[in-house]
Amino acid sequence: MKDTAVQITTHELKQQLLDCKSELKAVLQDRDDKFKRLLNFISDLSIVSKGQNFELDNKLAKLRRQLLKFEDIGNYQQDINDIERTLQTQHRQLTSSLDESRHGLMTVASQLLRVKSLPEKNKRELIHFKNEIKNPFHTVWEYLPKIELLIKHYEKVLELQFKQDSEFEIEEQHVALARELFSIIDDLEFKPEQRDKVNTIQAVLANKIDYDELLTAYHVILSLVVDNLLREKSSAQEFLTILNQTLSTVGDITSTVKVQSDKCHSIHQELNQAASNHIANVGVSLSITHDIDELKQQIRTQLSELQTVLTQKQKVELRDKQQLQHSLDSMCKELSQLTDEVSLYKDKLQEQQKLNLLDPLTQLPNRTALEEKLNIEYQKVKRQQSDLWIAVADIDHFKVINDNFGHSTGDKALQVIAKAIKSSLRDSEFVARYGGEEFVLILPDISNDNIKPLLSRVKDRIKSIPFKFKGQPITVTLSIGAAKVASGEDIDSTFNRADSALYQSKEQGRDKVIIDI
Ligand SMILES: Nc1nc2c(ncn2[C@@H]2O[C@H](COP(=O)(O)OP(=O)(O)OP(=O)(O)O)[C@@H](O)[C@H]2O)c(=O)[nH]1
Repeated sequence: MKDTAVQITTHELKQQLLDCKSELKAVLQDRDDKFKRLLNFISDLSIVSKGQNFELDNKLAKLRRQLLKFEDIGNYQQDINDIERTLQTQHRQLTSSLDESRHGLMTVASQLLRVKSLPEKNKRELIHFKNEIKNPFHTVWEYLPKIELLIKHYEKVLELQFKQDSEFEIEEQHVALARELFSIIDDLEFKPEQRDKVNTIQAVLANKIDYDELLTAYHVILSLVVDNLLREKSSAQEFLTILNQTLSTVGDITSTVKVQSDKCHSIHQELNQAASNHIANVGVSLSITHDIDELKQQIRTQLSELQTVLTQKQKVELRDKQQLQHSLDSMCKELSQLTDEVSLYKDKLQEQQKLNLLDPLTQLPNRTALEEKLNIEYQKVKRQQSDLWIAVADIDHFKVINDNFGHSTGDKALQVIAKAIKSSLRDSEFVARYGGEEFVLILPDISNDNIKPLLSRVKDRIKSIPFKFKGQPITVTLSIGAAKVASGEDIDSTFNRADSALYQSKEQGRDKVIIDI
């Protein structure tokens, strides 16, 4: 009986063990399924939140790698807690940034509402929009459509601004354009009568410009340039047309005179022939007629005919002379008119040539003229082994004058300084405006000992000018650098040495002459 009981118990135990085993298997299977689901969830979460927070990205990636090992969940507890904290922080940050964005939207909407020209309908829409965004956003998705709406409002306002042609805010690129135009104007040549317009534009460009002024400036300068081009073109064309007309008139006269003179020549020949025939007839009458009365009669007749021929010849000659005189008169008239046109055109050309070589503001030779002069003087140095100095002079802190007293005051100061430099030099010496507030002096035949005193005189002359801007006495100084053409040196290198000397003069406190021998 006992054996049977033991046997049953053993059987039961075996069964129980089997049951337990299969339960364990089911539990393990369940655990694996849950792991897999958790892993999938973590993967999805990683994908959705990727890029929002690097810390969170890294932590989720680490957890994914750990979960793949299918170890005890307790091993990941620490990581899961970390992720939870990061998520909470992320949520707080997101909520506060959504709140900030919401306030930003409110501010922009309020600003738009201040646009006076905004129609009532748009104003009402904007007020409604403002009311709508009073409540906090919970997700980015709620926030995005609001931005979209606000952009639409903005577009409407911009459209209105365009329509009403009202002022635009000046941007950095506009300022850059204004600067660019300013320097283009400096490089362009304008006629003296255009200078006032150009100066006004430059003054506008140098100050605070607005969008409309910038457009106008571009427009005016462009039309002045086009005007100059057309004028040049039409004056050249005009001259050529006149030249052509005169030449064809003179050509016509010459060919008429030629035809007339050919005709006259044959008439003269005919008349001469007739005259000699009459004289020959007299000879014949003399030899064959013996009766004196008849002879007299024949000679009288021949003489009278000869007289007629000679009178005719005289008339023809007079007519020829008159015609020739008339033709010559017309030709002279045409030619004198042409001479006047030529000299007028020559003056224009000379004026243009002068204009091309002169700086319009200071009336000093410009950079092109400087280059020509440098070349000529350099060739002389090479031929005669003479001394030649190049000096570069730059006004100190000129920007301050422009900034404090305006660009047109700066322009006037430049004119005065240019004149003063020019008048402190001898005729054999040369000064050009190199650009901006920089001048270049070409000084031939000056010894090493004399160059510094000469340039110091120029410098001191400028310093002594009693400038008074807006009632305020101002001293303007020059910094000068100079170099002598060394034996075998090219002119550009000398120029660069003079320029470096100027740089040193600026470095050493300005108002100085530095010589690089
Ligand atoms: N009024 C006027 N100003 C000009 C002209 N050309 C250049 N300038 C101005 O000259 C100034 C030159 O300034 P900077 O190059 O800074 O030199 P700076 O103020 O003279 O200072 P340093 O040379 O360093 O002593 C700028 O403000 C230019 O706008 C011009 O034709 N007329």
